[in-house]
Amino acid sequence: MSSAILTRTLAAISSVDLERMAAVQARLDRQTKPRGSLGRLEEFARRFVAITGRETIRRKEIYTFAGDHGVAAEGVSAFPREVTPQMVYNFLAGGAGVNALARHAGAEVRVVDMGVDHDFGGLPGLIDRKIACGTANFRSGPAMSRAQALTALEAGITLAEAAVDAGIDLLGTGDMGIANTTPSAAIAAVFSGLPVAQVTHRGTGIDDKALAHKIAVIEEALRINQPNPQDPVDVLAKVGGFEIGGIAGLVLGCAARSVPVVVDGFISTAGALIACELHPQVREYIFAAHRSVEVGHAALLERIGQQPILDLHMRLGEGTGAALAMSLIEAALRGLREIATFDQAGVSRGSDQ
Ligand SMILES: O=C(O)c1ccc[n+]([C@@H]2O[C@H](COP(=O)([O-])O)[C@@H](O)[C@H]2O)c1
Ligand SMILES: Cc1cc2nc[nH]c2cc1C
Repeated sequence: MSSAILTRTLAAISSVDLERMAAVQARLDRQTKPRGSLGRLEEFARRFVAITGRETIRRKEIYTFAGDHGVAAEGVSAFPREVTPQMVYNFLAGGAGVNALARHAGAEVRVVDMGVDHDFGGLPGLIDRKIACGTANFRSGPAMSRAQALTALEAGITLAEAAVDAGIDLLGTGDMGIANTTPSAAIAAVFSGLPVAQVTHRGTGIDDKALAHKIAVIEEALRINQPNPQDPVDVLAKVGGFEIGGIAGLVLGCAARSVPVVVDGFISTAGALIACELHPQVREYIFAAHRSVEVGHAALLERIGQQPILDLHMRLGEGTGAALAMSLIEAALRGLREIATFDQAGVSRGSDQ
């Protein structure tokens, strides 16, 4: 089983332009500041320009992928499953955390139904890519078929392509799905090789007893399904989720079209890791928005090889961290464009120049 869209997308991904990156750093080094004194903002500016060739951002969009999970039946979340469709309505009404923070950042929010267990009946504003009404419970078999996993990846890829064609210069990921920290922890365990207990946490806020049960459910799921870390589509199919596949596809589509993608928290990073495992150069296009409270997030970020931009003790998902991180990437570009050089401003150089 393969996918023509996935194959051509992977073939289009290559390394970012290192000469352009060095040229930006040289310019930053001529600006009126001690060398490197804008810290990681300098990294954001040089990476953004190296990826895109642009120094400004015209439009930004955050894609919030929603899906339900059969494993929710195991009592692994603090909230009931109906919260997933309820929050989709909230996103479309503009009342969720991601809506507020995206307005703050000047980004649009796009909401994608990848597999919510609810009939939205052609709700205006909702992007319908529904694969099924939730995944199967992966405690007793695969979450989805390989064909469904490929369809989820294709949905994300084609959404990224359409966004880039529409002039979006910076994309962000977000997720909504009750119980989706369970598949995300499973993905973290598979690719990191760490024990499940080291990458599994409280999600929406489960107690100690429910956490011990969640760990046992994931351990059993890995034993029964035997996901193959050499085959990322197999991992997505066996222990993933529809929204996680959509996120992975969006990240792949961005990398293939040379557009940076700001990856949100734990669930988004699990999706981004599937993309990175499919092609090693994908990581060069990723900005990791923030470090989530979820303990397994560090293992995912380490494998991707990107440092989080923010560490605000957030654990909401939706794309909230991505919205905030976008503001800092924009600030970095403003610095690149607007800070005068030593020559322009007539400021004396120091011994570091
Ligand atoms: O993004 C994160 O790091 C994050 C961490 C914990 C929970 N969440 C959100 O909470 C939901 C999943 O939590 P749970 O407990 O139902 O697995 C889902 O809708 C996520 O967006 C998100
Ligand atoms: C209310 C609520 C909002 C969310 N947003 C993302 N995940 C969520 C989980 C819950 C429970």
